[in-house]
Amino acid sequence: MLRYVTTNPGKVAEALQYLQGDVEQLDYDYTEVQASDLGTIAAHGAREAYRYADEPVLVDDAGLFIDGFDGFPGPYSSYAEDTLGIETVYRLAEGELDEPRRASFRCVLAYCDGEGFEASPDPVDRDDRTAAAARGAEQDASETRALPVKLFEGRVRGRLVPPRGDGGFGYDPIFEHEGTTFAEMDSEEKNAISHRGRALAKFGEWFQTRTE
Ligand SMILES: O=c1nc[nH]c2c1ncn2[C@H]1C[C@H](O)[C@@H](COP(=O)(O)OP(=O)(O)OP(=O)(O)O)O1
Repeated sequence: MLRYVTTNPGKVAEALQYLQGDVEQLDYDYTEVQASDLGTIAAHGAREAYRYADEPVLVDDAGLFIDGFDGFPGPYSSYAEDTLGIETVYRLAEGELDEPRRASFRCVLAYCDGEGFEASPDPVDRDDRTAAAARGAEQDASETRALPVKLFEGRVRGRLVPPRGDGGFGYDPIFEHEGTTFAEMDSEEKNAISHRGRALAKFGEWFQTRTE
């Protein structure tokens, strides 16, 4: 049984609708390492979640990247949502940036089942490596390190607008794609074009060849 690891019910609704079949949520709050890219965070999370669950796991790390803010809040999207709230994030963009206030959603899915396959290289950039070394993270159990993880990424571009719509979750009301905010779409419409839908499509294709 594949476990979709997240504490976020909004993600679950979309992922389970997309994947169907043998997949269930695992409501497990893995350690989010501090890193500037989603892949590093998701890969660490998948190894930790696999060790916890001892079943194949899929971890979803996602965020909103605002072009004019050099990608902020990015990996810190959840923190910015909890502290500022999405309306304040929108108002900051409105106050600082000219239209169109371009942004993208990105999602990285990390799969781990403890077995060997051609894993994605860890997307550790120089800054992360320096930061990790400073924290003494090399000791980060070599056993955990060795677990192969496969990454799948999806992105969607759009622009920031005053909140509209009451579907979806998170930043959906302020993210407009081709004239419609994500909160004005149902989950099927959103999955067809979203960062998560795209990452799930890549994962599904790969997973199928793996289980055939
Ligand atoms: O499709 C989306 N539509 C709207 N907002 C979204 C979406 N995808 C990610 N987001 C936002 C929500 C949250 O502020 C952050 C994810 O943060 P992220 O750490 O990946 O997830 P989380 O803390 O909500 O749950 P968990 O780590 O248990 O999966 O980006």
